[in-house]
Amino acid sequence: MVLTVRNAGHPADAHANRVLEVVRGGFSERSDDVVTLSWIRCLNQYNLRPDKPRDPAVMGRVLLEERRVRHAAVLECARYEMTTLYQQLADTEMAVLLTDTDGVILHMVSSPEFAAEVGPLGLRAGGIWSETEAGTNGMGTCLAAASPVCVRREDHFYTQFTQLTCSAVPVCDPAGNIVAALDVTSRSSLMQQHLLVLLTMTARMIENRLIDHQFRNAHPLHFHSRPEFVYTLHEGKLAVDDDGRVLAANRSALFQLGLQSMDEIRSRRIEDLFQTSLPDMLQRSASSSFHPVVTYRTNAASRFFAVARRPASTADALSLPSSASGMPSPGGASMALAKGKARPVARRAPAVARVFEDPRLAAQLEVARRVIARGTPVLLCGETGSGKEVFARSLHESSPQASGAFVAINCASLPEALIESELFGYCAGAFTGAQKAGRRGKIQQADGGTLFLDEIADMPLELQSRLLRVLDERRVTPLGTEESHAVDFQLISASHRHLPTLVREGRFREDLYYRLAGIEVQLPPLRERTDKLALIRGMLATEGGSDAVLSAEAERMLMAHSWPGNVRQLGHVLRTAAALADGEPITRAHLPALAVNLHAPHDAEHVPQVGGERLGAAPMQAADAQTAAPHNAQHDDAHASARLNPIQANERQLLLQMLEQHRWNVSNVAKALDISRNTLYRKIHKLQIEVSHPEQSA
Ligand SMILES: Nc1ncnc2c1ncn2[C@@H]1O[C@H](COP(=O)(O)OP(=O)(O)OP(=O)(O)O)[C@@H](O)[C@H]1O
Repeated sequence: MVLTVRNAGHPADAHANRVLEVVRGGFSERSDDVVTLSWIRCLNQYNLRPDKPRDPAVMGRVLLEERRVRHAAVLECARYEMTTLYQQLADTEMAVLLTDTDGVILHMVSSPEFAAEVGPLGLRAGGIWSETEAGTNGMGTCLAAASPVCVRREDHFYTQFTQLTCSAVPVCDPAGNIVAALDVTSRSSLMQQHLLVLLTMTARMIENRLIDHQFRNAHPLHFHSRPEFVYTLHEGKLAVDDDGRVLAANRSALFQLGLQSMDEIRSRRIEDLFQTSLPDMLQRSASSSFHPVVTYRTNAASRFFAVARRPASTADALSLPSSASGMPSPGGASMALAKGKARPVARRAPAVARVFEDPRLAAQLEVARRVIARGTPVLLCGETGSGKEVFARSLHESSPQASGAFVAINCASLPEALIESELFGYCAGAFTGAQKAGRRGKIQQADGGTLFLDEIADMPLELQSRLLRVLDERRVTPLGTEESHAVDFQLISASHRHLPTLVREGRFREDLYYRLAGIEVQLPPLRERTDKLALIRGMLATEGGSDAVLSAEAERMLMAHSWPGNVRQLGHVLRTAAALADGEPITRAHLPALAVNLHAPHDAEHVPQVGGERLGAAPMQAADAQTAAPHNAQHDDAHASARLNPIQANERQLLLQMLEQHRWNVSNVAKALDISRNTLYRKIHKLQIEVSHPEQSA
């Protein structure tokens, strides 16, 4: 079904007449519900006429980008949650949308088909859905009424929107002001109650993230009357300054403390709320390894379970469990460490939508979760880029040691000489060039958390023996000292190489192999995964920017590709395609690497890589072989690429290839990429491509 847009001037239809009748007839047909009140506002305050629909108002790209910059915090906090909600709803005829307080759509997650159908109605990034522009509708009416609303088909003011049903909820900043509306618009009018609940939960998650984001320098305090609800969406959450004064609170915190508004809690001290102080809470939380500790409400008998942490921004903070948001919180989502020890900041988790819908993968994750909870080491095997680290992080975040650090070390990327000091640490003056104060090794950093040894096959044999000893004794001895320290960590290791073969060849210790492989998990390559589509859509939303949309053809190409570089390659391809598409729907023209790849043998040794990983041929090698780049383009290639970041360098290669293919005819390249010549020139300039070729006429 294709949705229709009625032109202005269309004769008043039955729906418009009904709206007019209800409003003018003293609205006896409907009570004073939110929809009728909105119709009255539309007619009497904004002078809209249901029989005179307007053309959809859509903001230009430059203005939209300005708004997105202005609302960067809420956008950043909402993106992941919106993608997750979209995946949960699993309905292709629906969109998840976020507007600012003027009703301007900042971000939209939907299938390309649905986006194409509703785009002409203005339901797309930049579309303005305030009540004053679009009459009664989910987003606009939610903002006007400052409350959750469901606007079913004929509830809309204008007939052109009566094929849609929208549910929307407000999203508030930590001060309690509405900053956005979160909306689901679909064809179906069923299940709206259920939808409103899901939307409200998603809005709460975004609000919790906003607190983390805005109060990175404050101490987070999590609490609930039931311990199992701490670190969940239902927890009360406070941001507290160094003096123990409350800077912000989430809704659940207000509710649990019996308060009505932020004004009642702002600037109050922890001692006014609980029978404890911030230093006491921090100390007790650290000694309980950040498991909730009992505290009582001041002047009341109510009991709470609470945890206080050091600010996410401090140097002694480390990764948080996924907790209330399901993902590491923005800004590094950190926590202070157990036993009050200062620890360095752990490697920041990539902000990815983690998709594990493939039944085999999901089952493996479940088994690994159960096993690691009993202290058994997990060995992850799988091709390069198949998601071993992402899997390991997910495992850590749902493990009993989730409140500890996830400390990763890639044994392949460090020189042999450095692995030892990185892993075991060293004391002051251990060797020339050592830091004065000495340094805690990764193993000690992982105390109370998870140690992830990536590319374990590359660990030198002599270090394998030392590691084995640490695993057996649960003690680590830094370089340059005899003193050992007790350590307690979960162990996950990973390799894309076949360890039993290395054991047979004498290159890997057999005893260590058995020690690491308490359970061995084989991660499937992307080409064998059944959740490829969910992964493509989920990653496009995170990699490609807010308005990246795939055409049906592009989606087919992505689904059909053999993906020798696995999920990592998919990420690179999507990011590059979105950059080339520049806001337009992604088409075949934006996937040149796939076109090349499709003709290459399905062998990792021969397939060129988009991202430049060492998976066989160098990036663009196949393309270079087909068309020789002109001397001046090649000349500065290395220099220019070195100045660009990897994505830009990659984009530059693709663009050079296209320019070559079209014999440097900029108009033809612009046409092939479906962008304007000006945009193309801007890209050429930005990517430092020398255009000394006079443009050839077609
Ligand atoms: N399940 C997933 N959901 C979303 N993105 C994923 C998933 N798995 C992997 N990715 C993406 O693919 C990239 C590569 O993943 P990861 O680093 O975990 O692979 P790997 O197997 O550890 O690679 P290597 O063998 O090179 O160490 C990540 O940056 C991440 O963005």
